[in-house]
Amino acid sequence: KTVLDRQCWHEYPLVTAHISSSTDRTKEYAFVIQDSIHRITEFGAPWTHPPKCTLILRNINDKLCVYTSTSFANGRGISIITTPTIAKQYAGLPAFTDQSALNAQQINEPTYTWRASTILNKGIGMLATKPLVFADRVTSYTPAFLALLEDELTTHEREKWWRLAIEQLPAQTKEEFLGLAYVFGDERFRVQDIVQANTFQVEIGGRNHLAVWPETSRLNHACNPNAQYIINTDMLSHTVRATRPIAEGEEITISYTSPLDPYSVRQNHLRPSFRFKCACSRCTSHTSDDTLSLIHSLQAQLNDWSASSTGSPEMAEQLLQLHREEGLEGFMDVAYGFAALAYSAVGDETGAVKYAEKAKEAILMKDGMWSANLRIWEELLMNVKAHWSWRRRE
Ligand SMILES: C[S@@+](CC[C@H](N)C(=O)[O-])C[C@H]1O[C@@H](n2cnc3c(N)ncnc32)[C@H](O)[C@@H]1O
Repeated sequence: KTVLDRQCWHEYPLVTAHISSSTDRTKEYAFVIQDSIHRITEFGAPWTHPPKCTLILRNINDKLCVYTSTSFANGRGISIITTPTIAKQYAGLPAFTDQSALNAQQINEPTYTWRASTILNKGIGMLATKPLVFADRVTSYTPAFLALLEDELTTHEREKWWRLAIEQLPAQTKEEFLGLAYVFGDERFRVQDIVQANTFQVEIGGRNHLAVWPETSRLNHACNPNAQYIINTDMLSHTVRATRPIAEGEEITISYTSPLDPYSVRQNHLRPSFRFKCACSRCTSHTSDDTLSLIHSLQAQLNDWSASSTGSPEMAEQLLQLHREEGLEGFMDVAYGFAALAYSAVGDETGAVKYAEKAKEAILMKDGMWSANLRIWEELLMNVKAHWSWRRRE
């Protein structure tokens, strides 16, 4: 067993995913990659290498194969470790079938908004090269590597397959990937270590996959981040935007964990997963957890629709203000929603519409156009006076 056996991957925004590995050494040898025995599965466009596959894995009831396309995204390339069925779904995504859509959305194009720089105690980070405002795009890229999340291969086996996936990438993409940060420093498991430090989870074909977007990987963490990311599963793109004004030279950060969790929960995720102790202003403040408690208490009062409810627009404004003071601008969708309802509940159509629009904007930025929560606010915006919350607290 190695340290990697016990680590978990990024658990935000998706569910906790513990990677554990079999210690059955006999099984390990059964999976050794040998060209003479590799199983070639369906081969053809968009894949530029014959897929090499494991035997059937018990838990997923299928084999995993390495699929590489060196021509993907104008030659940027991509390697995916997944089942043959899911590989077909990948191949049908607009990211593969419609290069013009990638170009039209300016995915993989430089934004000239940041530069990589060494940051004290944080390794490399990203600094703004010009002042940015809310919603300005920082990065938008396709991934270099994706791997179906499984807990059946041993760490040794997994490393062999993942290395093959990286080896097959175009030289520049491979070099960028191998130059990324890692957490534990054990050369034998370098590819898994890089993924440990840089992965996001994405659901494709009903299965969680770990994914690495090399450029985006230089974003460090803060519990009061000034940027937010969104993953588009059609384009396989990871896009980062500013959530508040960012000054030239300021570090651009995202959150690796839920910033609405208390200090201990945040640190308990960051320390074992990434081996750093967050020292952002919220983590060094003595009052940040108290503010979080106040935020949760205000939300509970605003969510009380009984006859004795004390929820009010003033309370909603205080909730919004606390989010701004804590640097949680990228996580205000719920607070905006409560504000829309609080204004609607006292018959203030202007306030209700203003904040329902803001809630929509915040959801789009954080969860994307597929979020079911958008419908909630679209329904209110269609006719505030017909909404269940209208004049509920008058
Ligand atoms: C996704 S990488 C970020 C870029 C990385 N700093 C680099 O040099 O490439 C994640 C790693 O960066 C470091 N890191 C990220 N945020 C940090 C922070 N707030 N404080 C200290 N280290 C941090 C940790 O070593 C973590 O494992």
